[in-house]
Amino acid sequence: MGAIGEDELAKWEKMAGIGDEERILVSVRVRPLNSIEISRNDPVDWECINNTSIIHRNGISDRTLPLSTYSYDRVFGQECTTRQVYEDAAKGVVLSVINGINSSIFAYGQTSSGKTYTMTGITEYSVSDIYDYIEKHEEREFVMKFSAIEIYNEAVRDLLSSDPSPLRLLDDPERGTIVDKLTEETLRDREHLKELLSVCEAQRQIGETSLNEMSSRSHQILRLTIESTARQFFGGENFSSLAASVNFVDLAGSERASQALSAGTRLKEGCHINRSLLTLGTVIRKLSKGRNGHIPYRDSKLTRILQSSLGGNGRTAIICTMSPARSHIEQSRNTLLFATCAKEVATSAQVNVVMSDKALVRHLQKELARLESELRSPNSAPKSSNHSEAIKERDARITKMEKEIKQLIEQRDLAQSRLDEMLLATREWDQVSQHSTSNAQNAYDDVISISENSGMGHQSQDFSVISFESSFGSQNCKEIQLEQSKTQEEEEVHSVSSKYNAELVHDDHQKTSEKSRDEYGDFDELCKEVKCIEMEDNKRINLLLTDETEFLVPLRSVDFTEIEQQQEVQVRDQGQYLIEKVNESSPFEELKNLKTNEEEVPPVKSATMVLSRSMSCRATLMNNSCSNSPTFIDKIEPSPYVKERRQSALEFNIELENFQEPKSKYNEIPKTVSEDDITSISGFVDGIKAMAQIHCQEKERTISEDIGKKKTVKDVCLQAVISPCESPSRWPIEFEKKQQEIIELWHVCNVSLIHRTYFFLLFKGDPADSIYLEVEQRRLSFLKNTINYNNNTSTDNKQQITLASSMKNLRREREMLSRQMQKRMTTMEREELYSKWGISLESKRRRLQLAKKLWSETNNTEHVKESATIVAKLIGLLEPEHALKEMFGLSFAPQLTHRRSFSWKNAK
Ligand SMILES: Nc1ncnc2c1ncn2[C@@H]1O[C@H](COP(=O)(O)OP(=O)(O)OP(=O)(O)O)[C@@H](O)[C@H]1O
Repeated sequence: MGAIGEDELAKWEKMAGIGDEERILVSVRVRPLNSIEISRNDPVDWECINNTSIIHRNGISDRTLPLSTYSYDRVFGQECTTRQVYEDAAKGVVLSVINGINSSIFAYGQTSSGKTYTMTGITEYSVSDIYDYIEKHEEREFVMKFSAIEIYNEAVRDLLSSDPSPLRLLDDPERGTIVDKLTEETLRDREHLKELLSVCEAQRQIGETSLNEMSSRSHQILRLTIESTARQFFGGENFSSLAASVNFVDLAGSERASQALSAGTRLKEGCHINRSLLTLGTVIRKLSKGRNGHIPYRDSKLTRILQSSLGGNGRTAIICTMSPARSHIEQSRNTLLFATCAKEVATSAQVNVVMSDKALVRHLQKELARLESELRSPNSAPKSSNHSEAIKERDARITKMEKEIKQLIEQRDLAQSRLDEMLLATREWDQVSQHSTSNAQNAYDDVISISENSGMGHQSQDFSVISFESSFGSQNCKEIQLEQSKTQEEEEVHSVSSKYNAELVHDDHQKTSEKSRDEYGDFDELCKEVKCIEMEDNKRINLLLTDETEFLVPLRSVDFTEIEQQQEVQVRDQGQYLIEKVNESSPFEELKNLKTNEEEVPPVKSATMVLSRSMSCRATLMNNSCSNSPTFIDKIEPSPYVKERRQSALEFNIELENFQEPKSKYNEIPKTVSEDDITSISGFVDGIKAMAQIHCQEKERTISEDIGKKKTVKDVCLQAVISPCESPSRWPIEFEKKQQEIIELWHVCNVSLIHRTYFFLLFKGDPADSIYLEVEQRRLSFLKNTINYNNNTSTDNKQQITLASSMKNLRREREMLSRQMQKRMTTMEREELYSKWGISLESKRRRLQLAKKLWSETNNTEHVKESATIVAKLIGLLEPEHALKEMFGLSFAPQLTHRRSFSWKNAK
């Protein structure tokens, strides 16, 4: 037994009543009526007739009640203080932990019945008493550790970590269910513990329900582990310690959806809460009947984690809280029934003694046995030689493939330069095609999708957007897939057989190409702007374009005649042959597989083949090119990709989850944060474009209805946009006003801080930026309405943005930024900021505190500027003004030069 003598242990056991079977200590606390109950004159139906009994006033006449009087270990009326509750219903159980006995205090009850109120007080008093005890017992050395979790929607989360990802539960043969990778802080003093408790409070999921403004939406378990050793033996060779934990369990409140008026997120939370409480109730009910038969601990994470506290070898106290109001009668009865069952559950407390010397010896013995068996194993030696051979073989394959890849990249680059030359040469045909610009199709001159469909695509209005980075080589290429129609066999044969070499191209092909150039005009522009490819067949050609490209929002498809399609494709085929060869080569794939066993390679997107042209918002808003045919647009079913983009436009925060510290892909080339930062640029640009599109469509519909389709969409859109050119002197004031409105809306909608930063740094008052501001403002108003609508609507759609989801995303972003601070700022820089932003250098989680302050003061211009600068630094954005515009080549500004439009059908 080591240093703790038998006598001493016996004394403790006697003191704690060890060895005897004991029951869970069950109390009931009735809170006073709250203001809502008072305001609706809710009568008080419950009365505590003495320290142990409570009756329902109408109980005698109410035959549905199993008992009119309910008795428990202790009952606390409305006038009782939390201190009293602690002293009589928790203290004894809590302090068992000092004697090496595991203990748990639960608060159970309906939502808004006072669980958190009670548990907060009890935790505070417990901590104070434990520390007082420690201070008085200097003869013992105490080590205290603290951990905290919450179970929210059946996911376990570490409340001491900023990482919101769920934790796994593991089954340990000795310790039972344990939470994997849970933070456990060793406590310095009581102040340290208080700090950690406030961190937990801040991190816990809270939401507003109609019954409780600050309803806890999760089960919270705070765990304090105390290990103590007699000082005279501490650090000696053969010492033993007492080690036990006390759990403070604040359960989420049971609720009736109709009473709590739950909807959407609240309803979903309520379902999870009720389900886990139901399991808890079942476990308690079964335990109350003895431990025979199956106890469904594993049916919920809550009961799994608390298994040892429920009917195990620890001590447990349950405090059931309830409202005295008549309106909650049903819930209060349920609470009392739960309490009645809990009273019957027996536990058998045991002292936990850790014999460190023996444990160590056991561990060493085990390790020795393992090593011995490994040495004895006949397979071990050959295994390792096989292994090194396999590594050598793999290395050789990698080297070989790297060589092949190098060659293929050279070939690809050669093909690319040839293609560029060819594209350059086509410019001379521009003029010819300009005659064909004034027809009904001229709205769609920004993006042209190419395909070669013999007929199927003519009537089709399906479309898809393909735009993704090729993942190899040093260039950022946009890869566009083309698929050829089986029905155009001649053309296919031609395209596959013609290697890229202008001199060797077949005469017929040349003729066709020339014809196509004549007919299609600006082929260079066409090629550069191709983004949307729609296909309906199975032969793939990959085309790599190195030009910067835009993120596009396709609006419609345009018909093509068969001959046009054939000619167009033939021109391209010449350049694509080698590229296709390069891209289809398997070594890339193989190398990826070799170098990254688990990392996913982005899938190549393909689409259905329809010859189509699409247009970006630039066209929608600024060019004389919006469709005059609202019905046509209305008919179009957006592809899933487009839907996804629209979603992101409205809910760009969602994409934040993908923000990660740059990770090298299989080619091990490190990326900058901004490349990965999909929230920022693409989210923003897509957001603006999708919103502009939606806006145009809405306007278009309105106009169609109101004035009989006399105005074009473009007219309407432009009308709505402020024009700094008309009143340049007013523009700076107008700009400031708009900017401020946008900043307010960002705040209200919990918009991503990275998005705000990009926008803020990019648009600084240039008159040409007015359109961006206008669109952003409308988009945000739309977002605000969407959030309000979703918040008031019952839905299970996870994709829908609600206030809670946007807040959650923003919180995650702040956590991510706080992590970035460590990586991208020196200690001195951080400390300067802490001082400047009023964060104590001694306080905990200073980085998170700083991140929480970013962009928080919407009316303080200096604060906003500084926030933008900090965020820019954290995400590695050095020169946003230049970088962004160049990156996207975007310009919503009115264009001075006349843009030529294409007419595909009517070209002669
Ligand atoms: N005994 C009490 N005396 C005075 N006020 C109380 C008492 N119990 C609870 N309250 C008040 O009632 C409100 C709801 O309490 P609390 O948040 O603790 O309920 P809850 O049971 O934890 O609810 P939920 O399950 O929704 O989290 C709080 O404003 C709290 O201050």
